[in-house]
Amino acid sequence: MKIFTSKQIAEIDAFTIAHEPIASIDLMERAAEQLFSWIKKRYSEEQSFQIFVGPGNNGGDGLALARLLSKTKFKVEVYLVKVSKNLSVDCQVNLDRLRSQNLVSISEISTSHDFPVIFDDSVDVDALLGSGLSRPLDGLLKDLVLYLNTSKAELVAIDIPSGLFGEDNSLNNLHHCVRADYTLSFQFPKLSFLFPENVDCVGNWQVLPIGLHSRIIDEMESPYQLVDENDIKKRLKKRGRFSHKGIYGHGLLISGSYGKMGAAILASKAALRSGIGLLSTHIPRLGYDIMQTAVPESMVSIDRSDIIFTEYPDLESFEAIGIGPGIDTKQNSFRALEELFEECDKPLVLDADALNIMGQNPQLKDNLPKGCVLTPHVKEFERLVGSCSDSFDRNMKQRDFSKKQSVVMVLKGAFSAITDQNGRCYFNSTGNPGMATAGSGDVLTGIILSLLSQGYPSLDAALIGVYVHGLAGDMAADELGQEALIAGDLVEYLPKAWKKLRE
Ligand SMILES: NC(=O)C1=CN([C@@H]2O[C@H](COP(=O)(O)OP(=O)(O)OC[C@H]3O[C@@H](n4cnc5c(N)ncnc54)[C@H](O)[C@@H]3O)[C@@H](O)[C@H]2O)[C@@H](O)CC1
Ligand SMILES: [K+]
Repeated sequence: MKIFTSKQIAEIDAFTIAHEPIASIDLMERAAEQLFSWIKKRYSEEQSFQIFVGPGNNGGDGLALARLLSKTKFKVEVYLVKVSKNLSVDCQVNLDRLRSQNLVSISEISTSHDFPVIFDDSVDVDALLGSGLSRPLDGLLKDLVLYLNTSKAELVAIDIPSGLFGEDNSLNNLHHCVRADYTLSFQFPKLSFLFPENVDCVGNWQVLPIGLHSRIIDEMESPYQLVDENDIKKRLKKRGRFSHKGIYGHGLLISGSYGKMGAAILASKAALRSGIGLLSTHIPRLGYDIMQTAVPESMVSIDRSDIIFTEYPDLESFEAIGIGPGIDTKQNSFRALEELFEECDKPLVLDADALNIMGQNPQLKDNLPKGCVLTPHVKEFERLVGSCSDSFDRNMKQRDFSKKQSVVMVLKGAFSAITDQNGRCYFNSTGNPGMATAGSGDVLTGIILSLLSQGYPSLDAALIGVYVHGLAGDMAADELGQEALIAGDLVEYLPKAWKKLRE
C-alpha cells in the first residue's frame, strides 16, 4: 500500500470528486459511514459519545458521524470549537443537517470555561483538525487537547490525531497533540504513524477505505510503501519440481567469536530454514565442535584464529555472503573486512559487528560493495551515519545513504524501514515487541543470506526476509506470548511462516 503526503491526499481527494464523479459532501458521507460502521462493531448501543469538532472537513466528518450515531440508540453530544469565524463548506452543511435533525445537543466552546466534564465511561471523538493542520496547535485548541489528554475516556481520532502532522513533526510539540487510543485513517496510513515517537498519539491505527479513485492512486508517485502479504507473495520465486540443491545456491556465513558462537548457530539455522541449497559457516577454530554438533546441516570453514574472524575462504564457490553476527570488532577483523569489501563481487549482507567495525572506521563506508544489504538497528545506524534528531530525520538520512552508497538498508525496529538505491522506502508490517530479544537480528541475517544465495535481488531478499522474520515472530508470540519469546523460537516458527506465504 502506497503512503502519500497530506498534500497528495488532498489531490487524490479532488481527483476522485472530479472523476468518479462524486460531490465532496457525499464523499464526506461515505467517510462518515465507514467511521459509523467501525464504531457499531466495537461499542454497545448504550454507549455515549462526546464529539469534539473543529472548523474544517475533519470537523465535518465528526458532525456527519454524530448524525449517523444519533439515528440509532447511541447517546451523542457535540462540542464545536470556535477557533475561526467560518466553517468549511462541507462542515457547515453537516452542522445544518445535524441541527435540523434536532436529536443531538450542540454546544460551543469559545474559552476554556466551556470545556465539558468528560465522563470516564464515555468515548471521545477527536474531529478537531485533520490533514489540513498548518501549524502546531496553540491557544484554545492546544488547551482543549491537553484537557482531553488528561481524561480516562477512550479517545478515537478521526483520520489523524489533532495536532500531529502527517509527515514531519520535528518542529512540533507532541505533548500538544491528541493522544488517541484509536486512529481511524482514511484510505491510507500517514507516514508519521510509522515512527516510534508518535505511537502515544496515534495509538492503534486502522485504515478505513473510502473508495478514492484507483487510477490516481496507481499513477501518483510516492517513495513510501507499507508492505503487506500480497506484495511479498508477488516477489516469491517458484520452487520447481526438478530442482536440486545446487539451484538454491551455496551461501557463506561469516559469524561467531569466543563467547558468541550462539550468533553463528542462530544465523545458520535461519539460513537453512529459509530454502538455501548449501551453507558453509566460517568460524574461529574454537567453535568447531559447537557448530558441527549444533548445526550438522552446515559445513564449517575454519579461521586461522582460535577466537575471532581474521580471514575468509576463497569466494569462488559461493553465490552470496553474510557477515557480522557475533564476529567482534578487533583490529584483525577490521582488516579482513576491508579486504572482503575490496574483493567481493557477490551479493552480501552485513550485520551487527560488521556494521560496528564500519562505525569505528568510517572510511570503509565508501568501499561498500554496490547492491549489498545492511541491517542496522538504530544505534548501529547512528554509529554509521551520525546522530539524528528524530525518526523523520533518520528516515531522510537512511534514504540518502542508500542512494549515495547504492546499497539496500534495513533499519530494524517496529515497522522496519527498507530503503533502496533509488531512495525508495518500504515499511514492513509484521513483527512485535517480543522480538526485541538477543539474537533476533542474527536470525534475520541468516534469512537474508539464504535468499541472496537463492538468487533473489538485494531488495527482494531484504523485503521478503524482514517480512517472514516478523511473521515467524508474530506466530511465535501468538502461541508463546511476547515475554517468553527468544530468537531460537523465530527459527522454530520459520517453517510455519514460509508455509503461510506459500499458501
Ligand atoms: N482526503 C479525503 O479523501 C477526505 C478527507 N476528509 C476529511 O478532511 C480532512 C481535511 O480537511 P481540511 O483540509 O478541511 O482540514 P482540517 O479539517 O484539518 O482543517 C483545516 C482548517 O483548520 C485550520 N487550521 C489548520 N491548522 C490550524 C491550527 N494549528 N490552529 C487552528 N486552525 C488551524 C485551517 O486554516 C483550516 O481552516 C481530513 O483529515 C479528513 O478528516 C473526509 O471528509 C473525507 C474525504
Ligand atoms: K482529528
